[in-house]
Amino acid sequence: MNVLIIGAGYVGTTTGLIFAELGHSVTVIDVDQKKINDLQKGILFFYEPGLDTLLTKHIASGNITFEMDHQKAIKDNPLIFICVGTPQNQDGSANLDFLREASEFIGSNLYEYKIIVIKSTVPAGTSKQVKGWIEYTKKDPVSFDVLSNPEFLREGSALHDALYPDRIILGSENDQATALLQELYKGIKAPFIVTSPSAAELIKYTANSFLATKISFINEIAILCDKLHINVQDVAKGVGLDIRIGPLFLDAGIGYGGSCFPKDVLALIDTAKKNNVDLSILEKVHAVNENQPGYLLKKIKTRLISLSAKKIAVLGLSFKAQTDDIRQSPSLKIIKDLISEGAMVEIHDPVAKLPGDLMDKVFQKASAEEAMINADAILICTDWPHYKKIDWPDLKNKMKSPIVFDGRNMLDAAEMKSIGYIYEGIGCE
Ligand SMILES: NC(=O)c1ccc[n+]([C@@H]2O[C@H](COP(=O)([O-])OP(=O)(O)OC[C@H]3O[C@@H](n4cnc5c(N)ncnc54)[C@H](O)[C@@H]3O)[C@@H](O)[C@H]2O)c1
Ligand SMILES: O=c1ccn([C@@H]2O[C@H](COP(=O)(O)OP(=O)(O)O[C@H]3O[C@H](CO)[C@@H](O)[C@H](O)[C@H]3O)[C@@H](O)[C@H]2O)c(=O)[nH]1
Repeated sequence: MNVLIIGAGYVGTTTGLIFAELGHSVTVIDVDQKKINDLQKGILFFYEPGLDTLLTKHIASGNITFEMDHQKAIKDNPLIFICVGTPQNQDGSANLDFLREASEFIGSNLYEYKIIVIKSTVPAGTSKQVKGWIEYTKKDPVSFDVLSNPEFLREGSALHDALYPDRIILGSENDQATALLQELYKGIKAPFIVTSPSAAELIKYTANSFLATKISFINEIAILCDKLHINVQDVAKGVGLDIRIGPLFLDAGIGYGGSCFPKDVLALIDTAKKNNVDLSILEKVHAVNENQPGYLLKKIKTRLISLSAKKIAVLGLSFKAQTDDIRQSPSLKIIKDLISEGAMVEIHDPVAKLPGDLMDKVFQKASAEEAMINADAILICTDWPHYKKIDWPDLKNKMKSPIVFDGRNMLDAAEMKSIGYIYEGIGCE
């Protein structure tokens, strides 16, 4: 099948490569010329395990091409996936400007029937808006369908998640279009759920918000655990074995970040408000998450009294392991707070880079061990597996004081203490 992907970002590039892997002929376009130039050369602009190999493979197979000729791309492809960003407006609502631009461009170049599929995360009812934008801009009286097919991949495991999804959700009101999409996804073994476009859109936000709720809930329980001297990991394990609850997304820490949970929780709150529905549970989820990095900082200040001129080594910059994405990373919030308290901060991350506004305030070291030398305390912000393998007994003697604040509860508390560290996790002494 000939498929066009609009938006060569995390989702668009991954989706395009998955369709290429399934044997389809994929064209990817973007307004960003540099991204397209790089992708044509096989260069990914983000770190995602395994994706570079697939990119090289399918540039060679000819199953995927990256183009700047947008008009031709629309003309040549009967099936169009919109994968543009839907960032957060100041008031928390979803910003649909990129989606509108892409829709209007499709409309103004629509001369024969096309199926347009929205993969971007958009509020319930948006597919109707997209229909309207296309209808308004099209010049010929041609028909088209707009479907919703939200994406559930996670950064860091994008390839696996897209190849082996828990489900494929399709919002469609046209049986022929549904059948075509089923054919497109043939080869992916997953329950294929067909529903209305609005329901599909709401499923995406509900899933993300539910997962965010699990995280904020366990984070509040972790604070209670600290008071009661109970290990939150023991609690999460005992609770998670109940199959109605499940063990995943019960890792307490410094809160959720990334380009999805923070904005999607706020966008769902906004949808509820616009419909006069009280979704205060999500407002609390958001508030707990906003405070969670501060909870770790409070622990540090209690222990070190003053941070002025103290050297703090921060391990991890990205919002989670296996990605270089620093969007809404709790690590950044913590680093900024440490700086404003007068601390000298040295950081390490295996792939993520400091943002421009921190470059002259923080030193990025090539290894975790280098950042830790002479440190007054270590702060783990991202659960990179490498941090487990650090030679902790050796490093202890190279630090000014052997104190570890583990914002991801990734190290073994008892082991760290037996080595001689003062160790504090989140709900995990
Ligand atoms: N990143 C994730 O893990 C993830 C997972 C599931 C869903 N989503 C959702 O998917 C959508 C895309 O997210 P992303 O992380 O890939 O975003 P991104 O910012 O990485 O990529 C979006 C791309 O769209 C391009 N673009 C914008 N307007 C365009 C236009 N008119 N024509 C062509 N290209 C255009 C941008 O230049 C950019 O390259 C969002 O709605 C997001 O919420 C993201
Ligand atoms: O038990 C947990 C699990 C996760 N996190 C944090 O939550 C954030 C999000 O993690 P994760 O969900 O693994 O990463 P994302 O790539 O943001 O993926 C989420 O957002 C995507 C974009 O919408 C969806 O497609 C995915 O299904 C959804 O998991 C990260 O900061 C994690 O550190 C925790 O603090 N505790």
